[in-house]
Amino acid sequence: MESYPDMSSESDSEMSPNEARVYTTKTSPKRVAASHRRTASQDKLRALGKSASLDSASQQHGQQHGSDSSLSTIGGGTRQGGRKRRNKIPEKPNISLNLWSFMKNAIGKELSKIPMPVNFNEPLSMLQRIMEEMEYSEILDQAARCQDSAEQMAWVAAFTVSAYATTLFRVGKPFNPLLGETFEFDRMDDLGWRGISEQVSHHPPALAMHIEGKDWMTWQEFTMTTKFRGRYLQIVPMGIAHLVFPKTGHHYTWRKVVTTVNNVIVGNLWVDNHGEMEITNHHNGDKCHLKYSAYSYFSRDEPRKVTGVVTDKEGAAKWVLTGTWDQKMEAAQIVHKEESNKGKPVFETGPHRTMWKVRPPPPGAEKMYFFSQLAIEMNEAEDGVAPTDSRLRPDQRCMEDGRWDEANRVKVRLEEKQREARKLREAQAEKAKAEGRELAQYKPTWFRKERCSVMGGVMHRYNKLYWDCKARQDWSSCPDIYL
Ligand SMILES: CC(C)CCC[C@@H](C)[C@H]1CC[C@H]2[C@@H]3CC=C4C[C@@H](O)CC[C@]4(C)[C@H]3CC[C@]12C
Repeated sequence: MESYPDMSSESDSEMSPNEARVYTTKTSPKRVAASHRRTASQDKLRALGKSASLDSASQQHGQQHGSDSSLSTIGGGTRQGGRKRRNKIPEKPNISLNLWSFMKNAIGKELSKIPMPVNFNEPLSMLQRIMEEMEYSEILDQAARCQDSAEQMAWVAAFTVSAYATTLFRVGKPFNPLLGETFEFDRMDDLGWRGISEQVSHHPPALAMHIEGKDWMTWQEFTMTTKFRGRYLQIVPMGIAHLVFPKTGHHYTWRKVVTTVNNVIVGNLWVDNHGEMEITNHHNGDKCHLKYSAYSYFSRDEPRKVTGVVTDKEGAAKWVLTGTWDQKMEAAQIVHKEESNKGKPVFETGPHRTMWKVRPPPPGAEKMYFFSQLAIEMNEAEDGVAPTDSRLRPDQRCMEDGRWDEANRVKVRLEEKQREARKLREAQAEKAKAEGRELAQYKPTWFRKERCSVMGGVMHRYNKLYWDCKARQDWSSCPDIYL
C-alpha cells in the first residue's frame, strides 16, 4: 500500500477537505520504492553527461513506458525523418567572474534591470527558452489521441511538468529579447509542429508565443516578476498558457509555478520549482491540481517531487499523478473509492503508467551549458527566417561562438539602439498628443491584443500572418532592431 501526501492542504483545490487523503494502489510497493530511489550519484552521472549509464540505470528500475514506445526517440523529440540538424555548439569558455560582484548592489531589483555581462548567460534568448517547453511535445500528440477526457488531463499535466526538466542544471540567464525580436521554430518536418514568438513589451519584458501541432494548438503570454533577495532569486511567472485540441474543443489553461535560483552569493547556483498549479479544462470543468514541493533540507519529501489529482466538475477524483519534475511522471486511474475505518476515503488505483520520462542529456552537454538536443538545435543558423529572429542577434551569436568580450561590446550597442528607438517613439507620441492626435502606441508585428474568451482579460494573440509572410519572404513590417 502506498500513501500519497495530503493534496488538500494549503491548496485551493476543488476537492472537499477530507477527500483524497489516502490512496491505495495495486502496483507492487517494491517497484515504486525502487523508482523513487534516485540518488546523488545518478545526479552526478547526469552532470557529467554520462547519459548511457543513466539510461541503463533507469531501465533497471522497470519503467513502464507509455504507449509511445513504438516511436523512435532520438535526442530531442519523437522524430520521424526531418532534416539533419547540428548536435553540438561551441564549448563554453572557462572564464570565471564573480556573480555576487554584479548582484550585490541589486537587491530588490528586477532581474531584467540588473546590468550583467553575457558571462552569466546561456546562448539562447528568452523567446527560445520558453519554446523549449515543447521538448516533450510528443505527450501532446498522445493527449490528442486520448478518448477519455480525465486521462487526457493526466497527459496534459505530465506535459506541464516536463517543461521543468530543463531547469535541473541550467543556471545561465537567457538573453532578454529586444523589443520586436522574434523566434520561429519550424519542426513540421520531424516533430510535427511549428511555433512563433515575439517580444511584445520591453518594460516590463513580455513575450507572446503561438505553436501549432497536428491536432493541438498552444499559446501563451509570458511575463515574470523577479525578486532578488540576496541569497536567492525568485521568479514568479505571470501570464496564462493555453492548449486546445480543436477536434474535441477541450481547452486547457494553467499558470506556471515559482522558480527559485539558489546560492547567488556563494556556492553553485541551483534551481528549484515549487508551488501549486491548477490546470482547467474549460470545455467540461475537469481540473488537475498539481503540487510541486519546495526543496527543504528538513523534509523527508523526495526533492523535486510533484503530485497531483485530476477531478471532474463535481470534484470527484479520477486520476492521481506522482513523480518529479526532473525525471518522470506516473499516473494511475482511480478505480474504486471506499470509506476507511478512520472515515477517510481510500482510493484504489489501477496500474501506474509512465506519462513522461526525461531523456538523457546529449554527450558533452556539461561543456555546452547543459543543453538538450532540442536546445542545441534552436540557435542553429537558418536561411529564410525573419530579420528579427534571435538566431540573427549578433551578441548572442558572438557569445555562442565563445567570443565573450566582443559579445559584451555588441550587447551594449544593441541596447543603446533600443533605447534610441524608444526615445524616438516617446517623442512622436508627445508630438501627437500636442497636436491632439491619437497616441502612437508600439504595436507588435505578429501578435495583437485580444480579449480572451475563456479567462476574460486581454492578451496577445497570434495574428496569423507570420508563415504567409515567410513564404513570400516579405519582411517589410519587421522593425530594424539589430546593428
Ligand atoms: C545568473 C542568475 C543570476 C540568473 C539565472 C536565472 C535563470 C536560471 C532563470 C531566469 C528565468 C527562468 C525561467 C522562467 C520561466 C520558465 C518557464 C517554465 O515553464 C520552465 C522554466 C523557465 C524556463 C525558467 C528557467 C530558469 C530561468 C531561465
